[in-house]
Amino acid sequence: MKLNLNIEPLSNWLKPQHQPLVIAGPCSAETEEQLLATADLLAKTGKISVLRAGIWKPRTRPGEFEGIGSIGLKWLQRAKEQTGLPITVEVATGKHVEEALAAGVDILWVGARSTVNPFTVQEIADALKGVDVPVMVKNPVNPDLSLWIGALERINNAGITKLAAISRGFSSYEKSAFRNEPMWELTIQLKTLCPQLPVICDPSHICGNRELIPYISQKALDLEMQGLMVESHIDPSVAWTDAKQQLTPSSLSELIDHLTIRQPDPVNPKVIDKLAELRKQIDKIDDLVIQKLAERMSIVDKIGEYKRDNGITILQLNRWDEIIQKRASFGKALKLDEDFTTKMLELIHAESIRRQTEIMNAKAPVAEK
Ligand SMILES: C=C(O[C@@H]1C=C(C(=O)O)C=C[C@H]1O)C(=O)O
Repeated sequence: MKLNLNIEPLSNWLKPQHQPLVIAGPCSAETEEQLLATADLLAKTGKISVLRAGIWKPRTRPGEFEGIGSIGLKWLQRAKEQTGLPITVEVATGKHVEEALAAGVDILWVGARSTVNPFTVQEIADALKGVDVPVMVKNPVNPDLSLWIGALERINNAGITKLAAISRGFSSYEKSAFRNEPMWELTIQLKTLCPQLPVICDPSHICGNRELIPYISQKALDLEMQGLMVESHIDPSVAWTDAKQQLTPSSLSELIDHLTIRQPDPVNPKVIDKLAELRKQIDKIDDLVIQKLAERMSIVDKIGEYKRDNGITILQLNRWDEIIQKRASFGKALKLDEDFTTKMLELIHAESIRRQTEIMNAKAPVAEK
């Protein structure tokens, strides 16, 4: 997959007040008092760089609070005047874009439920043509990297070069401690495809509860994300939306104080040398692992030919089961995570099956006359 985005560095459009960059504010603007009081306390921490608030809320079922609507833009403007903080809102239609821009909103974001729908994203992109405003694109609800990339491309094709992605977790059927599974590998894939794209983490939507937010925030920073978007409410216990995952401004301030900021690239020559030495060892081992995998696959091929010639099925469940049991417990004894060993073996097995399928189905060579 290729991703060529024409984007500006984050420092061109967002100057963090404090490290790390934190965008914060209530999930929803509920009343003018609630928004202004929250904004005031957040600004007083000196650690918040942008004020967020949802005013148009995509809700799962009708009849739930769907956001205060356009009136919230006036409150946000007042909060901006009062605190000096730039403001950001979620937009989900072309009309939202027009209204937000007319109200002087500094940064727009596209929500996860919009990113899943290319028609919606295109409508937003069309409304952005000829406008110079920063846009942040949340990942789609479902774990589909192409949809996320597609949304970034649509916004970028509209001429928006001040672009960032927001990692907010993905919905999953599996029961988990998280509201939305982080699935970090997808964000890492996006960063690998487009290293210059700033990525911000939204720990509030990943966690769904306050308790896990510090852990996920630290992890996001250690995965080289450029900032955090955290929901904060003056009194989360009475919040109209996302009550369980919002933090008071003072808890957020405390959380920020406890974060460890690590450098992406080492500068100390001693550290550089030590890392280089350890990485050399890893390089050697990786070469051996690949070599051994290739050897294993050539035996798999031989078994495939033998099975073909003797009318035996490719999948051998008993043998496979034995391998999984034995290797997983061997790995465990060597302090490897069982889940990791199992996943790795499953990948290897899938490749064995693929190769043997090719062998089984290869056209038999035409016999010489
Ligand atoms: C290699 C074989 O074929 C398949 C692949 C296996 C493997 O990769 O180890 C194990 C069992 C089979 O499902 C085999 O039958 O031994």
